[in-house]
Amino acid sequence: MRVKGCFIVDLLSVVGLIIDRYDTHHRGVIRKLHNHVCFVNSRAVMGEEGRAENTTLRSASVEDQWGRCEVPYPHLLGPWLEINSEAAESFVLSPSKAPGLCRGQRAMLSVIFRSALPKYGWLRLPAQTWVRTMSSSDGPASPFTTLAISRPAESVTHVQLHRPKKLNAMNKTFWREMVECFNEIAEDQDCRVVVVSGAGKIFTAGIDLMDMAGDMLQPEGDDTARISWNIKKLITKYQETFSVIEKCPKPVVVAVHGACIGGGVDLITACDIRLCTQDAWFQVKEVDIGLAADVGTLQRLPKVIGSRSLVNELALTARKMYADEAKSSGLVSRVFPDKEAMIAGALEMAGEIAARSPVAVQGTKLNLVYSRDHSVAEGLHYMATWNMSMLQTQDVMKSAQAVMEKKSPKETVFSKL
Ligand SMILES: CCC/C=C/C=C/C(=O)SCCNC(=O)CCNC(=O)[C@H](O)C(C)(C)COP(=O)(O)OP(=O)(O)OC[C@H]1O[C@@H](n2cnc3c(N)ncnc32)[C@H](O)[C@@H]1OP(=O)(O)O
Repeated sequence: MRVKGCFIVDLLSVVGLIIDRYDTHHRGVIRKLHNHVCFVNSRAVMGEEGRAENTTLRSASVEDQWGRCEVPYPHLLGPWLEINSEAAESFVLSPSKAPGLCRGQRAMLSVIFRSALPKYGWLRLPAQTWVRTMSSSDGPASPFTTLAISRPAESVTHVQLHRPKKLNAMNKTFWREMVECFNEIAEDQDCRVVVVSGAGKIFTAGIDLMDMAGDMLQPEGDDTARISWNIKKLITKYQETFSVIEKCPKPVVVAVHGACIGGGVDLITACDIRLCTQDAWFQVKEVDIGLAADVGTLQRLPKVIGSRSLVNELALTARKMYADEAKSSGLVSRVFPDKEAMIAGALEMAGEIAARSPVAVQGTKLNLVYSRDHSVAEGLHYMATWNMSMLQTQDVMKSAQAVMEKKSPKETVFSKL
């Protein structure tokens, strides 16, 4: 069988892979079907006990009767649901479209295949083809067209706005995909913190003025009431695109370079930590296109920046605010010399957060958001109610013990949440 007209592939003999759910903890099995190539039992990788301390393994070298194999992130194998051989085969033929596989499974298979390919030459696809198919240079396997998702470090998800040729302008697809993406992240136990950034020249040019004009300027409805009703529904839907960031229990660090215009400001004000580069500028641009910003800036920016006067000035004049003022006003907490330094800083910060108890971290985020919108008394009441259950976590004891032993949080392993 020819794949992309390049190389002969004997599916039955070289392709099959099974990732089994091995048990509820971090053990997994990758089995090459039809007696070929490799059998990796992560119990062997992790030792008989499969202890949690081993879950920090970046990769493991495993030897079995068919030879040695590098297994990336062996502890991640356990949680993936069973992938049958048919799905694995279809994945090899068409990684981005394989039916019946969720995004996580596709991403995991791609890592495994890429790791194993050079070793065994299972599929002699040219490297370029593989890279392009999985688009690993633009972000790994992702069902999204406007976002590139990757896992740069354990428990850290990197979401890149990814329409660089259009300066990451927010088209209809983007407004939908952000909701899907963050709803998935909220449920993803392997993610404890999110970094958001923009691919290409700038962070974002805001709403896609070409793609969105139809929705806004030609609303549906037989009369004023129905048109209004539909517009309200539409705006409410678009508001959700950034509200999902705030509702997501995982902290979100946003890293802004170049311009952050219009909808970009709505987006970043829904994030928990804002960083930028020295060349960054921010613009509440909506009045320039004839609207009052309606997806979050007017509600959240005043809670982010202390000075209402400054918020009003920015929103009413649409003037640009540059990095130094963004820092001094409290819009961002850190300014980096360039994008590379900023992403490194964002990932380092994300690593610090991810290393801590997810019970503590997620409880902190949700209570901070709640308290922002309520009185101190209400916030305290909510906090007490929250912690009456959350304080019973084993994480308190583990963390306290680590502190007493002068260990870094990174040396402590917390269960998934
Ligand atoms: C529905 C929910 C409510 C949401 C409301 C949100 C409102 C807003 O976001 S208001 C802000 C809208 N955005 C703008 O007004 C910015 C428009 N863009 C620019 O001013 C310039 O592009 C910019 C200063 C950012 C950069 O200029 P530069 O010369 O460096 O690049 P360009 O050649 O202009 O752009 C490169 C390609 O990107 C396309 N593009 C840029 N911005 C948008 C946009 N907002 N919508 C759609 N497309 C955009 C631009 O057309 C170029 O594409 P191409 O011609 O195909 O090369």
